[in-house]
Amino acid sequence: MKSLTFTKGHGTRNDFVIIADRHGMVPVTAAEVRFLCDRRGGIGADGLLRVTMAGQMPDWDGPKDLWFMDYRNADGSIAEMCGNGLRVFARYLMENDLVEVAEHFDVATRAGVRRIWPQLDGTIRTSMGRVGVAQGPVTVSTTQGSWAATQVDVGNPHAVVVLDEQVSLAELDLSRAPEVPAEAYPQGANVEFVEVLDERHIRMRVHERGSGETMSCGTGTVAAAAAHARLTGLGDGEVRVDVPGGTLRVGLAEGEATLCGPAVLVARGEAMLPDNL
Ligand SMILES: N[C@@H](CCC[C@H](N)C(=O)O)C(=O)O
Repeated sequence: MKSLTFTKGHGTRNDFVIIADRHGMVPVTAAEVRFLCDRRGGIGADGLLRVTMAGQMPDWDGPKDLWFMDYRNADGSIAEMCGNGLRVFARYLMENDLVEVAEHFDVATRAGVRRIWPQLDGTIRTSMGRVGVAQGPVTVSTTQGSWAATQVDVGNPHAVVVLDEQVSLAELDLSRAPEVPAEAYPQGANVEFVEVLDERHIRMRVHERGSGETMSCGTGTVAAAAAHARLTGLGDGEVRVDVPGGTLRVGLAEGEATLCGPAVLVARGEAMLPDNL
């Protein structure tokens, strides 16, 4: 039986199992990720963060001496980026004295290098890179209807629906993945549904690719804020995004985004992985 030391953390209740692997000696298989993220048979989480060095990642061609966030969805699939995971990853590095906590430090992700600014109030702000908002709409469908959505790239793929009167956010059934067009999303998509509360304040629920409905999605809040800004002509500045797990603040400036919110570690332990995974 393989045993793994883990830490558990969350950002606005988007939760993660964290595995330390500085030297690239603890590769986790998709089956192991599924086991660890299982809420009844394992530890339980929306995703897994493997804490390794950029130099251990064969496909990485940036600076090798950065910490690398190797993110996996609960179903074992790999995703390019995770906004809440990035803050939790940064919290893990800080709590374990793995970085010099100065004004800022950098972390490598599959979507590129992201900057971390710890805030005096205990929250963490991160850079989220360039946000690509497509021109034409795509169609998103659930059993409750079909909507025009905005296609947004935050390093990972998103479809953002701004809801009309057809159905309210509270009434949405996200127990099944909404359908998105395969031509626009060959790798699948995270789908955000948004209600606008005022110009710079929106509310959102999300169905995440590879994880199902979650309490929060950091890249999703950036996608939602950027789509809302595009549809309404809102200029650069901050957008508050309420999610079921709390509140995040998205900064939009010249096509780039930042994200600010809480990140906490809640447990540490030893997971025992069955041999027959
Ligand atoms: N929860 C994350 C997003 C995780 C990846 C996503 N499910 C995908 O497959 O792209 C976030 O906070 O951004």
